[in-house]
Amino acid sequence: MDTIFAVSSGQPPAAIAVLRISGPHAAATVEALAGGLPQPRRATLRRLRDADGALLDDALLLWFPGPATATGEDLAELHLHGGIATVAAVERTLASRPGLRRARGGEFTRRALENGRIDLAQAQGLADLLEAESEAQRRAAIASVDGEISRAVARWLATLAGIAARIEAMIDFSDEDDVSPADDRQLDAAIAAWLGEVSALLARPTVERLREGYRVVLAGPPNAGKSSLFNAMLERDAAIVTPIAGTTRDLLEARVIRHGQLFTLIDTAGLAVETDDPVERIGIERARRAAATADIVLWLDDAPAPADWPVTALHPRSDLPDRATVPAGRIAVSRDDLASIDRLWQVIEERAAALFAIDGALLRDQQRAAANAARESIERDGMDRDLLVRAEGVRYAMRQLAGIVGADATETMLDALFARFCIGK
Ligand SMILES: Nc1nc2c(ncn2[C@@H]2O[C@H](COP(=O)(O)OP(=O)(O)OP(=O)(O)O)[C@@H](O)[C@H]2O)c(=O)[nH]1
Ligand SMILES: [K+]
Ligand SMILES: [Mg+2]
Repeated sequence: MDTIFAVSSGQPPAAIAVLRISGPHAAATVEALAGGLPQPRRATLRRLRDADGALLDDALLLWFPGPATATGEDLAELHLHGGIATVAAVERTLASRPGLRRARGGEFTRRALENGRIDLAQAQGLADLLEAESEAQRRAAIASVDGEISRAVARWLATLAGIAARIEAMIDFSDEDDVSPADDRQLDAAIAAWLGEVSALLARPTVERLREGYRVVLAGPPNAGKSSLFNAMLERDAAIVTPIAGTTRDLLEARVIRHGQLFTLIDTAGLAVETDDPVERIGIERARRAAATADIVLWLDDAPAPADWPVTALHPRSDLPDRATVPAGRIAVSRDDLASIDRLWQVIEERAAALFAIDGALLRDQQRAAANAARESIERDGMDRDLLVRAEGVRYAMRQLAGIVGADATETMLDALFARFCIGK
């Protein structure tokens, strides 16, 4: 195993550069540079010298003997004066020592994972934390790093292991189709409780959803004023507006941050009742799909919207004399009345805050798919009359869950994950 080193603080020049060394040669390296190992976990001032004995720097030294360290290996931290030449000279000295090399991006974290200091869910949380832009993203990521996902998965696995053991016992000690009702009730209760817990986490938005922002789709018939409202909400001329019905053909997306909250606004083709135009038909199909997957559909039609869309009904073009009366339950908007646009934004922002105000960790799409597969397996087979079917359903669910914490993470998957990290992390 190579011993790796890298600057883990920001790149020089800076007041201080923190250089980390991790691996089997860390101790010998510190001894060579500093003339001995300092007391573990105590910041100690030492003179660092190169192989010829020339002074490199006066540095603060931290020595963490493995395995109870961030990487699980012997680990040293040099707090150097952060000048470019100082850091380069120390790096040169380190690189010239046998068994030492510069770390690749994310390699310290990868070693932490390989040495069992963190699991896959925590490593993914760390990557999310580095990329977090909004406060909501940061909170979710730090909860994952703190092990919230890992602990939940461990709990679910333990419950399933208990259920599996009981099913096995029932298979061993009873006729296969002769399960006692008391046994059955106990198992059903355990399974129902398990399903409830898993479903609660599955109901939260995923990390990716949080990154995409709250999806706002503008939908309604042709010429309803969708594109005009889209532009007014974005405060720029993003979409073409004309009096011709069918102006917008494709989906138009724009990202906007309001009060620290991220939104994706989507303008759509008007939902014409009848059209011979094949292009318009495709546009309408896309509009329907966008509306069906929206967090909120701003509905610009006096007629009701399809029932399964998350509709907020508007009363568009409220400045027109024949539209002065606003029907109950509708939000009046006019593209030229900025106050009306502001009121609309307020409603949307409150909804978004309610969806994204999550206290705790979020699953990534991939983790969610695994947890969902586990839930579906338990829902389908967990209460089957055939005990062998039940047992297999539980085993399958356990395999899915184990993947979340990385029991069987592949090299390719880890390479992709650690490519998201910077060098020194
Ligand atoms: N008076 C008034 N006219 C509006 C308002 N919003 C849109 N219009 C007009 O209504 C017509 C249609 O506006 P668009 O924004 O293109 O409507 P649309 O729903 O995007 O239309 P399609 O993309 O063709 O489905 C244009 O002539 C606009 O100028 C409004 O708030 N007040
Ligand atoms: K139009
Ligand atoms: Mg339009």
